[in-house]
Amino acid sequence: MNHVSETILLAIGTFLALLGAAFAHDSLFAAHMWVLFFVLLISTIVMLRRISFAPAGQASNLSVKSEYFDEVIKYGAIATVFWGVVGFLVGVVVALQLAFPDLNIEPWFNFGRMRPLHTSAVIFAFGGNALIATSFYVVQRTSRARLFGGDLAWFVFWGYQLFIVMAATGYLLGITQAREYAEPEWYVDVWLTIVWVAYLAVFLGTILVRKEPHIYVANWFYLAFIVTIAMLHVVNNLAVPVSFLGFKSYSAFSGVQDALTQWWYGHNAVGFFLTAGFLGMMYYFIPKQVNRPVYSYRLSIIHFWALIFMYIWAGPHHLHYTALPDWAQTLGMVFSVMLWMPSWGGMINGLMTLSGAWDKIRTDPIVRMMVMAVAFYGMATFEGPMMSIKAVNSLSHYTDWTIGHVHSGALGWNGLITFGAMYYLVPKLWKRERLYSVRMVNWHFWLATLGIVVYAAVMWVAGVQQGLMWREYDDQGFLVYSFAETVAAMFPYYVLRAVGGGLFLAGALIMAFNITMTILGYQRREAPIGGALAPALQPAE
Ligand code: HEM
Ligand code: HEM
Ligand SMILES: [Cu+2]
Repeated sequence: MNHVSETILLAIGTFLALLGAAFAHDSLFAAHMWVLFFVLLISTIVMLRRISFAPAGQASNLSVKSEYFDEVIKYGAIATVFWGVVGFLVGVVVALQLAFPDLNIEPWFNFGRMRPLHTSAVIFAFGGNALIATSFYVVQRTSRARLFGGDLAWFVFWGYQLFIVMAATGYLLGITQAREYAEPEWYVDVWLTIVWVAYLAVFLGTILVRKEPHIYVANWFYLAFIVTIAMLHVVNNLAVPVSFLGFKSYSAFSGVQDALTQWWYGHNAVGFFLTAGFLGMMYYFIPKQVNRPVYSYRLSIIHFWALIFMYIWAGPHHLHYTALPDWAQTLGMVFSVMLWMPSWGGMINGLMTLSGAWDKIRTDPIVRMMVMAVAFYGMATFEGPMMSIKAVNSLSHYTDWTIGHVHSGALGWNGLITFGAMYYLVPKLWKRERLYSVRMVNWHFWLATLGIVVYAAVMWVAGVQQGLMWREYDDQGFLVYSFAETVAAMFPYYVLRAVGGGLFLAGALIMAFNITMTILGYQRREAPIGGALAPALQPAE
């Protein structure tokens, strides 16, 4: 294959984007089509150069000889680190905007546009690329088969980056359908659907052509993630566009049905994107890094089925004390509390995989990172069921406690397990003996952990104080605090949260440097960590 047909398709896409810009129904759609036009134009030019400069017979960049298709995973690892740094940086910016409103730069960089930029960058760009890359890696190794579909995997990778760029630029332009974690408008959603179906085809196809009879449990988790996200994405985004050449659309749902659809989506995005997919990562990379089998394979199967059957019912815990019927709220609460068990089943399985290798926590900072990730998973999945109890939620809802909960899961669990997986993957993919620096991983570990602890602790205090101030009445039944006073009271906490985020970001920058140097083939000269006892403590000869 010499990519001529791909290049022609890209050129047609570029031309269609230009037509979209020319005949747009509204100016925002026109602006967004110009963005698309330039992105596709550059891609077409890059492809044309590849065709004309590739030596005859080598036009394809596929390494057909090797057993596994790893080139696309290398791109995925780089994209993960890149989008991670971008997403954390925007996180620090929105944190600062909440503390210092003067930092709102109207209109493109105000908080309302930057916040979805942050959430999408960290969840979909950082998390999504990590999931796609690791799932491609894991499914090949555990199936002993090459990725199915050949170049289709490239389409998944680049198609997904296009989705990210269109989503991000759309937010900054002011295009949003105002559904949390699903802000992109209808045409970007349609594109993601196509990419996602291709992703499913590559993943499932590889499993179908596997040479290993058994399907390893990590693949079950990845598959549940891919299939469920497809279902959630399609239903939550059912909408009617005002014009096929305009950005605006109207949701197929309204009122309380719409609210429930959105939180069925939102909650299960947490359950299947941020949990099931990352558990797939845990089930492959922890046993690999500690060189032990999974603690209990039976437990992994039980908690898999329990987790996916319970998660799907818990969405109403986001709608306590709303117009949603009471029975539905109670249902959501009950399933959330039950969800504690399978969640901790997963946590125990991850932690106990270290049985007999606990000393690695001392000697291997990558293992330490993975263990801390699982510990934060355990913490967030204890806190979540507790916050689902209506009495607790009446205090926590709408406050920064929720934000603390989100980030102990997001930074602690998703962040740390991804960093661990990247530190494992990069030397393997680029065939390096080891990372550039293991000591820098240790620095990253401490900066990230400290950052998370500061972030979460500060938000708990802030959230509880906020909730208590909102419900404080005087003897005559009047509210003691005006809303503005409760906002002003948050100032010190917001500053500290930005500091915690800054520490986390600093750790990620160290990772970016370390991984870049590893890819470039350098090794830092350094003493190993914790290997032998310090000389002074060794028994005298
Ligand atoms: C440097 C690290 C980070 C900082 C400083 C940061 C900061 C913030 C801030 C200030 C908000 C808005 C809070 C509000 O509206 O009151 C937010 C929201 C959010 N962030 Fe982060 N963030 C960081 C990393 C992450 C990561 C790694 C993830 C996910 C993997 C994440 C996921 C989210 C989500 C889901 C929300 C929305 C929460 C909600 O609506 O309840 N963040 N973040
Ligand atoms: C058993 C597991 C869990 C349960 C039962 C649970 C429950 C909850 C509850 C009750 C809320 C607050 C809803 C509200 O008052 O508005 C919430 C918010 C949230 N949780 Fe969890 N949680 C769990 C695990 C996790 C994990 C592991 C993560 C991240 C990786 C996470 C991410 C979020 C996010 C992003 C929100 C904010 C949604 C929003 O308002 O925008 N949760 N969760
Ligand atoms: Cu939820």
